[in-house]
Amino acid sequence: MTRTPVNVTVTGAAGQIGYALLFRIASGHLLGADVPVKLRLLEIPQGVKAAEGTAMELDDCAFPLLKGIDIFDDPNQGFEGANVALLVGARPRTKGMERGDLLAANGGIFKPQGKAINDHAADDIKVLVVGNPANTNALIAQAAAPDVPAERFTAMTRLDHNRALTQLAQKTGASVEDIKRLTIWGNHSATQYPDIFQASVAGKPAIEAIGGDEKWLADEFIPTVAKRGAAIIEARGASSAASAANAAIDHVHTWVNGTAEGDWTSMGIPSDGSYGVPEGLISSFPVTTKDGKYEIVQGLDINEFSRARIDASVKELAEERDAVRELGLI
Ligand SMILES: NC(=O)c1ccc[n+]([C@@H]2O[C@H](COP(=O)([O-])OP(=O)(O)OC[C@H]3O[C@@H](n4cnc5c(N)ncnc54)[C@H](O)[C@@H]3O)[C@@H](O)[C@H]2O)c1
Ligand SMILES: O=C(O)C[C@H](O)C(=O)O
Repeated sequence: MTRTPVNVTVTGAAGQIGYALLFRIASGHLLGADVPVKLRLLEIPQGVKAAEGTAMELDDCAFPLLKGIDIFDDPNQGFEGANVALLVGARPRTKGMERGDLLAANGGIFKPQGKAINDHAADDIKVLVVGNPANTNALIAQAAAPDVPAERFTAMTRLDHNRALTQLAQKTGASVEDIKRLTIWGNHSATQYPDIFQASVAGKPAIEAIGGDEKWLADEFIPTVAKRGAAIIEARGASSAASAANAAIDHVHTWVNGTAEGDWTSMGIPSDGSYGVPEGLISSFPVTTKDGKYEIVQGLDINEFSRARIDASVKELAEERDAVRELGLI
């Protein structure tokens, strides 16, 4: 049976993450090796020519699963019939810009995009926001889409999750696939909390696997993961791109195809009030996924060390929410 192609809209398609992302979507890594896709690339007018160049290269790959590429500079057209939307394009922070300025600038992008998703996307739309500040941009888009179930709007903390896996694997000498049940809580920012207290390394509690070294945990592991974005910018002179694209692929693939038995992942999702995170904030949680739906892992024992750090990141999310509310963006 021939499958109907899945429409995947990617915003910021001509940017550096877009360039690392599109070829992997087209080759089947996002949805599966048997799922045909049609790409809908959304750019600002100045980005359209570069997106056309990328589309030429996509054509030149002759990907069997790629059934079409269309390029738009109008969100209403870009999200028409979209089943999956990857919101990558965002206004980067420039010199002298305060967080409030950044939130206002991005509100001008994510509010109209949320409305366009509301009015034009397919009924089964799933949205991943990558553009920073990802959690609050997702909140803005979601607030502008009242007819779409709120849980379809998610923000990317999978890059942080993957970063934490590797840091813990390198510390313990294990392989990343030996590590289970690691969690990123809160905001995709330097306040995020990578939590290893529930995690295991090759079947052993992670805290034992690091020899109970809470100093390493507090002074090395947590800051290394939380500030990795800045470290990449410092080293590369540009923000992470291939690893961010890889995490976006992982996020959607896991959402659609499910988490492994006995494991979970981290996703920024609208809070239902679990773990004391105010309802509606888009915060990172431990989640399991099955049949295209996710659920927050319940009943975890949160110790004092973790509680203080989760609360600090959630406080920042609440401040960002209040700032965009004041700006009339939600
Ligand atoms: N959540 C994460 O883990 C994570 C990781 C890395 C980067 N990011 C963020 O992802 C975003 C993109 O990063 P990048 O390196 O690809 O940036 P980039 O500057 O290379 O590309 C951004 C692209 O978005 C386009 N764009 C801007 N406004 C748009 C709009 N309204 N509609 C459509 N396209 C628009 C620009 O023309 C540009 O081509 C940034 O905000 C970055 O901070 C997030
Ligand atoms: O940290 C940044 O500004 C870029 C990105 O969000 C990252 O985590 O690499």
